[in-house]
Amino acid sequence: KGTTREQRALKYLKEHARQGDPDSVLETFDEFCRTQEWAMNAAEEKGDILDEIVRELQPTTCLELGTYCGYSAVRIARNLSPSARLITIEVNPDYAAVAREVVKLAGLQDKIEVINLDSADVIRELKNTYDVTKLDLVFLDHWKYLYIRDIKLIEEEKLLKKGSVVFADNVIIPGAPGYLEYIRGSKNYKSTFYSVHFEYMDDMKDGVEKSVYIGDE
Ligand SMILES: Nc1ncnc2c1ncn2CCCCCNC(=O)c1cc(-c2ccc(F)cc2)cc(O)c1O
Ligand SMILES: [Mg+2]
Repeated sequence: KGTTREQRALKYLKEHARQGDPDSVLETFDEFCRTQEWAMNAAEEKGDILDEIVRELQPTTCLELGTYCGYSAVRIARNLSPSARLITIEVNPDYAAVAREVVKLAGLQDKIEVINLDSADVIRELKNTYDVTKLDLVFLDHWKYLYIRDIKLIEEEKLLKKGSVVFADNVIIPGAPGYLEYIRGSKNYKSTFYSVHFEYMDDMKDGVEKSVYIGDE
């Protein structure tokens, strides 16, 4: 067929979702994943918890690591206040290209910036190049063995403040080596584990971890 799964998903969204309507884009993407092809979106129960965090926290500056097709970026941004923004990092150029289209389809290109680079390179530049002072919300959803590297980098860059939330996907499947031990063992966070179904698989259990930063500014 020559097309990738991500390109087929985008085609489906363009044909079936309402332009400029984030809810329609998400509903249509969930429909695609349930009826056509599975995709690794932070969907359903995971998405509901993410919605709850964003609505309660009302973050101004959000960082997402691992954009994939932009499902969770749209999910986060649709609930952001007018001046708030989301920076989302995706190292895979094919994923980033699809994500930019999905963000545009949802009409959220003014709130979401998709950066096609490695997360570590961007985290080091957030203050100088991306005009970020502090991060209110961080969503970890990229390569699982990089969660630990990047959370340490975010701390090193002093990007968190009291009340900042770090939300991690897949802490059970595939699991994020060393991350749970690190974040639960740190005096700087108050962590909560949520047992959830794996995206679009009603008979598989995954887990997400919400950690509130309580450490020194
Ligand atoms: N240094 C960087 N910076 C930015 N992006 C970066 C990066 N390095 C890589 N990436 C690009 C992310 C690659 C995708 C990450 N997500 C995943 O790998 C992922 C996999 C599964 C899954 C589980 C069981 C299965 F059988 C099959 C799939 C589910 C999920 O919810 C997932 O989030
Ligand atoms: Mg994930």
